[in-house]
Amino acid sequence: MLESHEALEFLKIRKSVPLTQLMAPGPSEAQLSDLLEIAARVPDHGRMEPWRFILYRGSAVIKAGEALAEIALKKNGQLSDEELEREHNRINRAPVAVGVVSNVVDDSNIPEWEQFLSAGAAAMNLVTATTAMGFGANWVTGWYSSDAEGRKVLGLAPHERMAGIVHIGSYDRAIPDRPRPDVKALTSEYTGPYQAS
Ligand SMILES: Cc1cc2nc3c(=O)[nH]c(=O)nc-3n(C[C@H](O)[C@H](O)[C@H](O)COP(=O)(O)O)c2cc1C
Repeated sequence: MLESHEALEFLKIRKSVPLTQLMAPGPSEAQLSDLLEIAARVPDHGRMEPWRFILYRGSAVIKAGEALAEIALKKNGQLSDEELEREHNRINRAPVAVGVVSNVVDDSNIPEWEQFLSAGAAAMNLVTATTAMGFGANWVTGWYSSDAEGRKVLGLAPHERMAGIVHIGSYDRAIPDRPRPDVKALTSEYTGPYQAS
């Protein structure tokens, strides 16, 4: 039987680390490779593998920021220095960022919706595994994910969507938790099919 009480205790308290708290060092190559293996270990109806990963790090991240700033400037007409700086650093928030790209296989009988969900599962596995490894993770999309030019700059094909970019780094302070859902209020007991009276 595959059972881990330690994993359960960990999952009860797992939380993201704010982007502003992420710093070097990031995971080693071996650690990153483990993280991606775990990210890919997700339910995937029909074994479509409807996702892929893009690593954003090093000088390429600076170039991505410049290109995103250009698009943002074009869209907004003008940006303050602070806003421009934010665009330049959009992807440059942590030692490494992993793009989890939803890559739906069109000519399959697996619903598109289910293929999107599998990409979300991969992103969540990556967040969970990263946290379990002792790093901080934060899953963001940002305006560029809803923008065709932004997606292109980040290396996505026209039919692909960004399930999210998971930023990964170390952190050096306790992270306060956020309010958590009232799960009881979100849960109901099914009482049988609706009967018209
Ligand atoms: C698909 C998706 C996209 C997100 N995009 C953003 C984003 O662009 N900006 C942001 O501040 N948070 C975004 N978030 C939320 C962050 O991941 C947030 O830190 C997270 O909800 C914290 O929850 P946790 O502590 O349970 O991990 C996104 C979450 C999801 C699931």
